[in-house]
Amino acid sequence: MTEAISDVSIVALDARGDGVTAMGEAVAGALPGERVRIRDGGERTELVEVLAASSERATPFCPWYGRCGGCATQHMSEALYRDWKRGLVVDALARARVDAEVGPLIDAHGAGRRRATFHARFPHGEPDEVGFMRARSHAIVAIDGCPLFAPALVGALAAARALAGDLRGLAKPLDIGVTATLDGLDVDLRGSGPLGLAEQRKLARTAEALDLARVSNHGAVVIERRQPRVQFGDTLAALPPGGFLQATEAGEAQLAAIAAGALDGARAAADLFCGAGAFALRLARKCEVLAVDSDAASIAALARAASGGRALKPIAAETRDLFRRPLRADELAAFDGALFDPPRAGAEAQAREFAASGLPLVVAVSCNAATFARDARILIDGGFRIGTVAPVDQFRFSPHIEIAAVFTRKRQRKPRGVLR
Ligand SMILES: C[S@@+](CC[C@H](N)C(=O)[O-])C[C@H]1O[C@@H](n2cnc3c(N)ncnc32)[C@H](O)[C@@H]1O
Repeated sequence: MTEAISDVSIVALDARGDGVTAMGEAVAGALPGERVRIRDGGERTELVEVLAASSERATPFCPWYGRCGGCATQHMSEALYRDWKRGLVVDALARARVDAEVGPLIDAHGAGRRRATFHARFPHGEPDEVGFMRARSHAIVAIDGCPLFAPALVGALAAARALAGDLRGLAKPLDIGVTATLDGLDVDLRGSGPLGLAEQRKLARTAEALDLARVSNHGAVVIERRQPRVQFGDTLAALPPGGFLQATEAGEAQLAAIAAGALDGARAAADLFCGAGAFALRLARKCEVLAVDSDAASIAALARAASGGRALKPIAAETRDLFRRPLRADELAAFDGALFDPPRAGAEAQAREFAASGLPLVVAVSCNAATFARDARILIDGGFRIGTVAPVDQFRFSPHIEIAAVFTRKRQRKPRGVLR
């Protein structure tokens, strides 16, 4: 394929933060209003030079920006970034024909990211590659640090490098998930398959040397030197190996405040897709909670935290696959309100049960604007009114956005039967 060089004008930004030409060609690193020189190599269009820069162009602060795939927008001014990011939610709602007000972008970066997933590869006869993925590629960018990390995550890269070194020679790439907890770094390895005794010993020695709280492999503990705990409101919970945690503490607190505000006055609430209890353990200060998640280890952690928590109302915790067995409309009759925070796929089946139930209040939390909008449409078709949608920015400089919204209606006396 021959490469063509051309000069083009950029007219918009797409959902990844790339500039877009009038012909719909995406150019990473270009901004609306700019004239840029591009190289078109068939599969990918590359920015060669900015010929006339936008006044919204900013200088990236990270030395790996442009190579590392973690950030996509450090070249945007704060104003352009905020507008674009809020716009991701506006556009997704418009596509699903959901008429809702979208509030201003809420900055929830706080002290920074408290978890990260590094990747490691072991090219034959060459040094290990440990870092983040390059944008739109499987190549690894070997970084020395990330300016977005919370102070507690600063040792994570050194830990990832050392643990990857222990498994040098693996044919497959390794994913190294590191979470900063109150008791130190909690590391979960993925991709290696089962480990032999010798490899486990090496990992355990590294955990000792770097004072890591725990190392697990695919959720199975290799060494636990201290139980990694996190604080959900006033309650301490021990995270299960590889368990979910919101990306920033500030993001979690913001989402929890929206949920608690909406559910204030409820006597009983359901927290669906509850993880280890980030919201359930806070809500239980004021109301009884049924907490449901498909991950048995998260449910066990939540139940332990609930039994040790002080001044909490009763929490019932249930392991259940809510995609296959959503909480039914008749089961929802026991609650004054429900909260759901599903993975990126959303919770279509559960949204249909909400719509069919008599429930007067649902709080939706989501990390995917498209599935959020789809599920919002189902709730609205079921008679709910959507409140102001809050875009919560805990993934600063990336195209990811967290969303929260409150849906209300009069309590329905008779469940309506689920529309499928
Ligand atoms: C975005 S996390 C939210 C966790 C929790 N609300 C929090 O903020 O920490 C999504 C949760 O959905 C759970 N999950 C994924 N698929 C599920 C399913 N089919 N049924 C029930 N829970 C599921 C995961 O285990 C995870 O805990």
